[in-house]
Amino acid sequence: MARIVFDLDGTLIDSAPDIHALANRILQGEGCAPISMAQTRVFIGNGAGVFVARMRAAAGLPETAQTRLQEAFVEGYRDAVTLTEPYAHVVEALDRLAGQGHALGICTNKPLTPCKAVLRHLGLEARFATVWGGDSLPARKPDPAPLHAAFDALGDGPRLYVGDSEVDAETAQRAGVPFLLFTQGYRKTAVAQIPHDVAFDSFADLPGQVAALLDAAT
Ligand SMILES: O=C(O)COP(=O)(O)O
Ligand SMILES: [Mg+2]
Repeated sequence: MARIVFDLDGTLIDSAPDIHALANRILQGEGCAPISMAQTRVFIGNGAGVFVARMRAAAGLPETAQTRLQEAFVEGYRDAVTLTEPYAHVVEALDRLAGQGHALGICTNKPLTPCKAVLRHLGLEARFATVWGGDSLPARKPDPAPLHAAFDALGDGPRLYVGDSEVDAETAQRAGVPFLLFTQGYRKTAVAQIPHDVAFDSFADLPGQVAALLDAAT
């Protein structure tokens, strides 16, 4: 039985439509042109503050607006759940892995409040024994501290990290943990350029990939 920790945005859930809508509501209030869905996906992954900084720069707003924009973003973020869905086969994969006795957790750069809000909205909260957000500790991914904390909270057993981005790959490397890359999320570079132990296109394949990786390690 292993400890399996998941990233959230772009890995378990496609949250870009909600983040896109929230960003453009804020930008509209500023009298700015909207950002595209493609830009939104690129801006996600380093936490809310970095997302807002990238959004602000794209809109041509000054750095002095950062705090005000970030407050508006954080304020709206916990309700940004209605357009978000789990990727196909995520729920079955989680059920299957939990049924096999694996301990499941989350390590995301999304702040903890909107992270828990979207998990609750999707009925997924109870599936994870531990959840670490971008503001749970002073350091966030790619610092390995929150990933270590997530594994520590799950007890013993081999460790696996599942994510979609360059940030997740670096976090796994720095933590010394095998990395499973979901290829359909918000990565910015080619799969071959992102260090990974396994790459998978569909969560229908994840339980099999986990079993193979654990078998190979024993
Ligand atoms: O950048 C964010 O806020 C969240 O991104 P993550 O869930 O992929 O870590
Ligand atoms: Mg992600």
